Amino acid sequence: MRIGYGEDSHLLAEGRPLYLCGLEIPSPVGALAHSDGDAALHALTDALLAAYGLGDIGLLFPDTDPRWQGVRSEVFLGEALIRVAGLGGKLLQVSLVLTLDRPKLNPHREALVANLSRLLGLPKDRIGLAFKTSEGLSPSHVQARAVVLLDG
Ligand SMILES: Nc1ccn([C@@H]2O[C@H](COP(=O)(O)O)[C@@H](O)[C@H]2O)c(=O)n1
Ligand SMILES: C[C@@]1(CO)OP(=O)(O)OP(=O)(O)OC[C@H]1O
Repeated sequence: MRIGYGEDSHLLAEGRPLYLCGLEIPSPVGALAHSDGDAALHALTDALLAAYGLGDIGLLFPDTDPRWQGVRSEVFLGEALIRVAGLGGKLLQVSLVLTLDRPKLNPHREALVANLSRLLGLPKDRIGLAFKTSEGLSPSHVQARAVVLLDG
């Protein structure tokens, strides 16, 4: 068995889309980033890479590389899943916490879990997803923290 932990945060700004778990969420603000800024998928990518000592998302996909400009972050997650599977890893479970003060994410929970299930190839009951406000600690940011459990 292997575990991995990953996290990510992005400053939120008007005029940017808010992508989380591979879906665009209606929001007055979105993540400032080189890619689509999906902090949830970035945290999951880093957790997968960490489980096998493969470095981190910035090492594999530098934010100075024009190829990743505006890229949807399921590209990064998909590559991490391929690399982990190539080393014999089988993803068993994920747990994800998304922290942001607005918008409320509970209305999108079912869609977010369904898309994670599709992207990760996991049953929905193996996907833990929690939403938190920052209680004023980081009202201008979106944060994501992820743990993954793998066999192999
Ligand atoms: N962006 C968010 C943040 C939170 N929620 C829901 O609100 C509950 C209370 O959040 P606290 O940070 O005050 O504990 C939380 O359990 C979520 O269900 C949300 O939907 N969207
Ligand atoms: C995703 C990458 C690459 O576009 O950049 P960002 O979208 O800015 O996101 P971040 O988590 O700050 O850095 C990781 C980089 O690999």
